[in-house]
Amino acid sequence: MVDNGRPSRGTDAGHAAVELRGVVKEFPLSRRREPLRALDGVDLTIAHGEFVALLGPSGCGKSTVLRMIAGLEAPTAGSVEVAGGAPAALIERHRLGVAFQDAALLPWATAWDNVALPFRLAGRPVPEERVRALLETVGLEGFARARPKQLSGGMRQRISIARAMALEPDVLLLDEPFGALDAVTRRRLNLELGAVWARLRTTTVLVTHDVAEAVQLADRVVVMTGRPGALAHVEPVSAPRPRGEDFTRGHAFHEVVDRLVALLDDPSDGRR
Ligand SMILES: Nc1ncnc2c1ncn2[C@@H]1O[C@H](COP(=O)(O)OP(=O)(O)OP(=O)(O)O)[C@@H](O)[C@H]1O
Repeated sequence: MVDNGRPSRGTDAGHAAVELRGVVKEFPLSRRREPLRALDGVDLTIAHGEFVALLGPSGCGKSTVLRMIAGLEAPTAGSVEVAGGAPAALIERHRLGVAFQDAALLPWATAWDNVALPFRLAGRPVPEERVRALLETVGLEGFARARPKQLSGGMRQRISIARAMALEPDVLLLDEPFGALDAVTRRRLNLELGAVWARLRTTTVLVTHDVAEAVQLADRVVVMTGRPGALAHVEPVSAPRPRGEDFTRGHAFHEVVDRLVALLDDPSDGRR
């Protein structure tokens, strides 16, 4: 395990945006077997307005970390706090935005209605101008009336991200949002998400298998060990934003990507 260091930016009202302390997660298996230990003592503090990417081998517990921040799983030991309280409190106030790999759009609803959904779920009037602006932010202003099956995978993911941002969440959770896309579309969407994020600076936690995506988007890249997952290494990425192709073509970018790829091949190298 490593000390993940102090977050680079200030905290709101004295607490971090997200704080995991000594988090252990076990899943029960059959009655006669030992439970499966997915996470083993994860400490992670994320500052307000910070973008953190989680990398690690398959099954190391990245999605479990995200699901705990989203209040969908409880830790077996340790604590998970979001904005100084239980994740459930943030969900109740509709302050958490979530976008997962499969986009999970309502298939019968238009792009517009999918983006408007969080307002309806929160029992609020739908601000038409804001929904229009969200569709424009993700480059889909011309597709408001289209239904998901009429759109490409990349377009569906962009709607999913617009929907996650609809209520201006305090914390945005992205689980492999571009995982199912081809490499070219994925690179383009990374550039777009990076540009949008540079304007909004929403506290974001991204789970990804793509090292280049993590380095391009994050303020800190957290590398986890294989199961049971723990933090193996934390890489700060201080390049200015927005990070365009100048950054991803540069030497510094490739140097960090190569180092993290080597670490993922042998995470014991990264333990500090
Ligand atoms: N609800 C569950 N019940 C039992 N085991 C689970 C459950 N959720 C996750 N696990 C196990 O916990 C471990 C971590 O799973 P998790 O999905 O968090 O890993 P991951 O790093 O996100 O994997 P991947 O990169 O392959 O998506 C895995 O061994 C998985 O099988």
